[in-house]
Amino acid sequence: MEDYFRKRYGDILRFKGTLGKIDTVFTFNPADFETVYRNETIWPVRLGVDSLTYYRVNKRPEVFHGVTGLITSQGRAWGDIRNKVNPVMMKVQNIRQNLSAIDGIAQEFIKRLDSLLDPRTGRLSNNFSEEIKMWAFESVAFVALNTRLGLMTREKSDPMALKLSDSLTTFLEKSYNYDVAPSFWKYFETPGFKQLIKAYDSITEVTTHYIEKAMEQFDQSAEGKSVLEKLYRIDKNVAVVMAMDMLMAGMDTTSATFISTLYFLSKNPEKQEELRKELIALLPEPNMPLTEENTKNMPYLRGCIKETLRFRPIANGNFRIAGRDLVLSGYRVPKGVGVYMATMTLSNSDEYFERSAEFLPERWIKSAKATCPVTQKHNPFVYLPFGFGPRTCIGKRLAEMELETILVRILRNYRVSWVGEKPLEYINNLILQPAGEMSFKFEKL
Ligand code: HEM
Repeated sequence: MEDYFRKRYGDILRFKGTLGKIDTVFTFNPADFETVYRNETIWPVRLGVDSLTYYRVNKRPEVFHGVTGLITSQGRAWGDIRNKVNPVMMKVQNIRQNLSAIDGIAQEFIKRLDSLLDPRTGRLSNNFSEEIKMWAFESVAFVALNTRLGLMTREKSDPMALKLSDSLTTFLEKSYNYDVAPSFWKYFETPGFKQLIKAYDSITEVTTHYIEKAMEQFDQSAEGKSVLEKLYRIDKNVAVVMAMDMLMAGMDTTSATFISTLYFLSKNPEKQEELRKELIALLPEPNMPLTEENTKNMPYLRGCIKETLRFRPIANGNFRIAGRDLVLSGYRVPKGVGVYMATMTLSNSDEYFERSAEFLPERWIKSAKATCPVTQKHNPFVYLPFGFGPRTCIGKRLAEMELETILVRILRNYRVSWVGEKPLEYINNLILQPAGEMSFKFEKL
């Protein structure tokens, strides 16, 4: 769609807002991206999830006490939460302390995969993207709720956990219709909107239940303090809403990126073999644990994830509402107008990335300069898969750790290929998500 707009209208165009939506400028010019980010105020505004704000403020004030969370709040209210959350979530050590638990979840995933694979065909009888969502959910929930939900052994898992993951999926499917597309819900509640509210209710109830259970363990815990406990000691209301936001933002984003990475490695077997060399040197025995020490040096793996996020980031672009009057591509854009920065079109174009249609993890590796002439030659504003500035993704470090861990475990255990006739398909709801047949074939090494 964006390619079409660019071809037809050029590098900048304006959409008139309808049904209460603001006017939005689409830009394909990285100089504009830089102008937008460099002119951000201390409280950058990204389009919120209005239905969620409405729910938290109007429907459940007794739970949220006016704290509407990072995803939805704006201005000073957002700044207050972010200031409390940053020292906990942006500190590498606080996230890395979960490495062995996250690795344990990845190893359980491998056991589950082993049990689900047909040994004759190497194919999975279950829906692979569903399985991967459960892995991502279990991993992010461990950090958000300081709880193991037991989803890797589905038969034994808590029914409340399954209910929570269903409600999160409903949120992702429905929210696009009410928060991005034009909708009448602000005038009257449609049946679909009521289902969304029901999903919010269930997310709130189940998450609160897990947080209360985790709180009972706080003082007796012999382990170092968890992210949840640290946040809780700073501000109870912020801890509750942050746990929910982590679940809402941390499941489909990570699972989508994982599936895309596995797809590109399956379609590029020589790159997969190159990666495997790194992984075998890292773990001479496949079941050796991952540690702070042995995960320090994984340049090729990191290159593969970066290259995937260049090809298929989780969103086609980044968004801001102009916090000041701006001049973009020579046009005046007043404060309050939406600006959509169409990064994916550019990161997939030869104008900004040489040989852009090729999967070249080497382009991200400094030491590969001799063998890969396209190394790191790009405009930094074209490639921002986790966003930019004070409002950047708060889960970046966790997402990277999860992705690295599961990719090590899968590719150290299996050779993976794509046996589908068609390429991997995507749907675009709140994020860009792999969809359709997951035609992976797994051969045990
Ligand atoms: C590969 C995985 C992920 C990608 C590519 C990703 C990407 C993004 C992007 C592009 C943004 C918007 C940043 C901006 O506007 O500048 C964002 C925001 C956010 N992400 Fe992530 N994300 C990922 C995983 C996660 C995880 C695992 C969590 C949970 C801890 C998370 C939590 C959030 C939150 C809470 C925000 C809103 C931050 C704010 O407005 O202050 N994300 N993410």
